[in-house]
Amino acid sequence: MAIKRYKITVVGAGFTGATTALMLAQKELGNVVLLDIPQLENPTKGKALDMQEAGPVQKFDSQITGTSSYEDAADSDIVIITAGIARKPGMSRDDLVNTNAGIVKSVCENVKRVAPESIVIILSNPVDAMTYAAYHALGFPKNRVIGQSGVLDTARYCTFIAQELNVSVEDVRGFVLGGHGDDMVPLVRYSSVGGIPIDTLISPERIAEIVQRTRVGGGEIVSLLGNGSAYYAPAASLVQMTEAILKDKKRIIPVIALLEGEYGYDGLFMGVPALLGANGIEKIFELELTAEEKAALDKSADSVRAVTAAVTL
Ligand SMILES: NC(=O)C1=CN([C@@H]2O[C@H](COP(=O)(O)OP(=O)(O)OC[C@H]3O[C@@H](n4cnc5c(N)ncnc54)[C@H](O)[C@@H]3O)[C@@H](O)[C@H]2O)C=CC1
Ligand SMILES: O=C([O-])CC(=O)C(=O)O
Repeated sequence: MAIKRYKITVVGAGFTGATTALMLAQKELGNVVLLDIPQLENPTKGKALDMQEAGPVQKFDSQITGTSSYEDAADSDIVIITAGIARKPGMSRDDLVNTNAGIVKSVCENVKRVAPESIVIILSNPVDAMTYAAYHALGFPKNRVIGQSGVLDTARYCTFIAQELNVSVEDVRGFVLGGHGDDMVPLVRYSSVGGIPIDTLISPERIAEIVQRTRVGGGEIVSLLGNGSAYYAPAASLVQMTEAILKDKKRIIPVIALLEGEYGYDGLFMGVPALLGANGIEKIFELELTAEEKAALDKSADSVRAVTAAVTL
């Protein structure tokens, strides 16, 4: 019986890509290929070797390869795309659309060639529109093209709730729907702590502040860092999605998916709760929304539609 390790390629060996590669290896989810542009081949090899040398200390046997050659990514099971530029203070994610669409499309043409059966997870921003660009460049079925936003946005939201109540993050449950922008929709009605609805524990004013802080959570980190954007929590989010797929865990987590009528949107890539398993997105869940929640989601969808329209296929 031939048992093989999974192969996970991370395209873009910058802050999020390198952090993701290390976290994947630490969890021994598979062998990792870290890929960046030819001009950065040596630094990419250097990062991979440095991580590999953490293996004896941290006790992982995943192999980490640094490269600029897509041949090394051949037959990857999962490809994670973090390639592209990050925003700086004063910029919105949407300002990155033209540059990153070009990068994501060229990456996807290579991925399609060397790893046609892979499941692809996109991080590059503006991520809803980049997932759309990737879907068209790849030509893969919709279940195998997934964007990351909701795990991160929900993680921020849950962090703030746990801090507010001084309780374990493990007991906080929540959902953030919609686009990965400042009008994303944290769903207070579906949020709880140890099963207790948060609106019975936190005042409406404080909940409103937590919701707003979540919406601009990426910007808060951008302002603090001064020269780039968040990468630890984004990397952790990518790893959770990868683990759900490779272990066929059937987790229900918010991801960016192609909507074909769900929530009343057609042809739009946006964050919704989905079941993630061995086939990627195996199901999309349509939650009952109040008129107010639906109006907030419509607003977010309008923003996603506008930035997606700026992508030339
Ligand atoms: N969706 C989300 O929740 C999040 C999205 N992001 C986005 O992820 C992207 C990456 O962020 P960071 O890692 O912080 O940026 P970074 O600048 O540290 O790394 C990006 C890397 O991509 C590489 N790259 C550029 N063009 C490439 C190509 N054609 N092929 C391969 N590699 C290429 C660069 O050389 C660089 O090493 C940004 O667009 C950022 O906005 C970041 C955090 C969260
Ligand atoms: O804010 C950014 O530009 C990066 C990102 O998407 C996030 O951290 O949510």
